[in-house]
Amino acid sequence: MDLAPLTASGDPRLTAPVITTADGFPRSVLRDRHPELLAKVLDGVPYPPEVRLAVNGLLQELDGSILPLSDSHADAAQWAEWSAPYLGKSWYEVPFLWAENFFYRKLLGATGWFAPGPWQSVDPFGPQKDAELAGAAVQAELEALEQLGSLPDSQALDSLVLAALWGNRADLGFKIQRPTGDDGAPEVDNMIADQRDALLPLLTDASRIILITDNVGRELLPDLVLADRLLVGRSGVTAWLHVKPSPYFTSDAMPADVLKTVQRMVDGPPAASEIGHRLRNFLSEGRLELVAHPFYVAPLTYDQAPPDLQKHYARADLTLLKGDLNYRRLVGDAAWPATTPFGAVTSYWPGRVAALRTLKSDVLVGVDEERLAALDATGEAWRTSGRHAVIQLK
Ligand SMILES: O=P(O)(O)OC[C@H]1O[C@](O)(CO)[C@@H](O)[C@@H]1O
Repeated sequence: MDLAPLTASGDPRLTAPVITTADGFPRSVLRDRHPELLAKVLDGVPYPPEVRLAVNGLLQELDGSILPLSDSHADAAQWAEWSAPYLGKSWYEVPFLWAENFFYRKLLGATGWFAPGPWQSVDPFGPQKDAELAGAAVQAELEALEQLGSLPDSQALDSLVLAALWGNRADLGFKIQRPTGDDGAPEVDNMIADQRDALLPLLTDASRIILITDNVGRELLPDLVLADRLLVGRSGVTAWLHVKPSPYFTSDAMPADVLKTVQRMVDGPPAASEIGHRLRNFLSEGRLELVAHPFYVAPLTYDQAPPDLQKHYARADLTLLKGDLNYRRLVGDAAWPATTPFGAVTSYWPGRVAALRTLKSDVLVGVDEERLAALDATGEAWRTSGRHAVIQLK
């Protein structure tokens, strides 16, 4: 296939082939996961016949060739430009990152998310997100916060970073295919790169911190507790919570999800409630700001971030970037040799950035050769199982 190599590093000498949907894990996401996801959407929301027809049309399209958007929302012209090279092709011969993004954008169009009318702004993933937030796993995490107060500061921060990392394992899209055996317990042994020693002092010293969030529920909760920890008792610190402006990759957080999660904390056990109240105050005082930039739902990598975001990243002392998809967008969705240094492919980033990611797709950099050989020798699908993680810093 004739695809231009991706240059995620900003250095034209550092390139790797773009990952496509032609085979392997990406193909299985399109072939198996997306149809299941569409069924869940139709199961969760009682959409009317015309919406169901449109969603089923998307399901059928996955077996044929890629069609243009059929709505004329404000982003349609931009999407026409991004899609031009791929329209008319099979869904199974295009860049994976673009295909997933276009799929989610099409789904929103089909459900009436954009169009004025009764289904506008109804989150197609809302029922799944709400069930997660109301569920036993989130309740257990809220209760576990009672113990946080008894930990020394440095240990509490370390635990929260680990909780934010492993919270990423439990996203809803992932659960569609791996519904069992996910107890969410931290598995430090499964960390294949761990730069916490360098990260923790940076977190303690930073006064402008960006947290680019990923999933709701068991991931957003520890993210918010971490944000609280960075702000509490430190009046000079400001944090920005970057979220998605629209429903995305099933369970990604939007502003409304942040508010629901804070409220769940407020209504929770005493320690959680105290943190929830504080977060409400931080939001009202402007010390915790929500950012829902359209770039976060674009089929682009971070080296293509618009100037306003670049400036924002440059002015931060540290940006924490959560999850698998953000990692793919950070290092480029490309088949790098996994030993490629993390700093080399992120050298374009205008500041300090740390990735907290459990591995749910093939992309990987910054792993030493011995560890790589040992992982490959297991014969397991370790790059996509969600059981391994990295904390990497540039
Ligand atoms: O929620 P996360 O950690 O970004 O994971 C999303 C991941 O799920 C998938 O959509 C399918 O596994 C990946 O393509 C994507 O990177």
